[in-house]
Amino acid sequence: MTSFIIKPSLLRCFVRTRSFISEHQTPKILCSARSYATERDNNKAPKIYTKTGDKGFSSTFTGERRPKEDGVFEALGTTDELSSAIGLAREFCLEKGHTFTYQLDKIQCVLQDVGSNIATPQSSARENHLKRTKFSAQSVTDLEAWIDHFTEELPTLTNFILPSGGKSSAALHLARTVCRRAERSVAPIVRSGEADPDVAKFLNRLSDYLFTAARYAAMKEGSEEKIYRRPE
Ligand SMILES: Nc1ncnc2c1ncn2[C@@H]1O[C@H](COP(=O)(O)OP(=O)(O)OP(=O)(O)O)[C@@H](O)[C@H]1O
Repeated sequence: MTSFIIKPSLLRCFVRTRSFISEHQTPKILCSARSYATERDNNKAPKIYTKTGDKGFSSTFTGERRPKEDGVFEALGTTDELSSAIGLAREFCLEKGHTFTYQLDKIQCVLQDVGSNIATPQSSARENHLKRTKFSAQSVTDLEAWIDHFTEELPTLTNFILPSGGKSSAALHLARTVCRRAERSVAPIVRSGEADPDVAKFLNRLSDYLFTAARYAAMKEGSEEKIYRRPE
């Protein structure tokens, strides 16, 4: 069951609950739900693969079949990378006992919602799709509050800093750069009206959050941040 949920397809098909799956039968989702139900009834572990993507096409949450290089899958893939990068940073932060790891947990969950929204192109979405994959702007407000809190404690920036400052900090910087790539991949989708503008806003704010959290982690660990110096 766990691996079934972890699979990226379940990122979309378990958007909320199993009842959602039966209501919204995209080929992939229907297939996954059916195979899960059958295999569960036979007491067998459900298979993670459906082979429906073998020919280089996959499904949006609304059931459209598109080539895997489509902008939607590009954005989904980058969002997935971002969550993985944050997951790694979180592990380093946990080792150091940082107090903000609950924020990273929450952000990873919101990124699932970002994926759901991206995987649901508005032009092919039905009312119920839209209702289920609606993105909440509250996540942007949360990020802003966390950034402001870090900033109150941090010394003012007077130089360009380079990704550094210990493993937690460097990993958060790496996540920040993946976040900016995710933002670039989402921008055209939002601009064309196919995803919620708050998704773009969230990613834009998230890179600021990751930058500030990286600096905060370095400060709390007493690790020096490298400063940019013009090479002589
Ligand atoms: N390479 C990819 N990068 C990003 N998103 C993808 C990619 N392939 C598929 N997706 C999206 O993620 C969901 C889950 O991916 P998954 O690998 O299960 O799809 P698939 O390749 O179509 O199916 P299968 O792997 O069972 O053949 C898909 O329904 C699609 O929305």
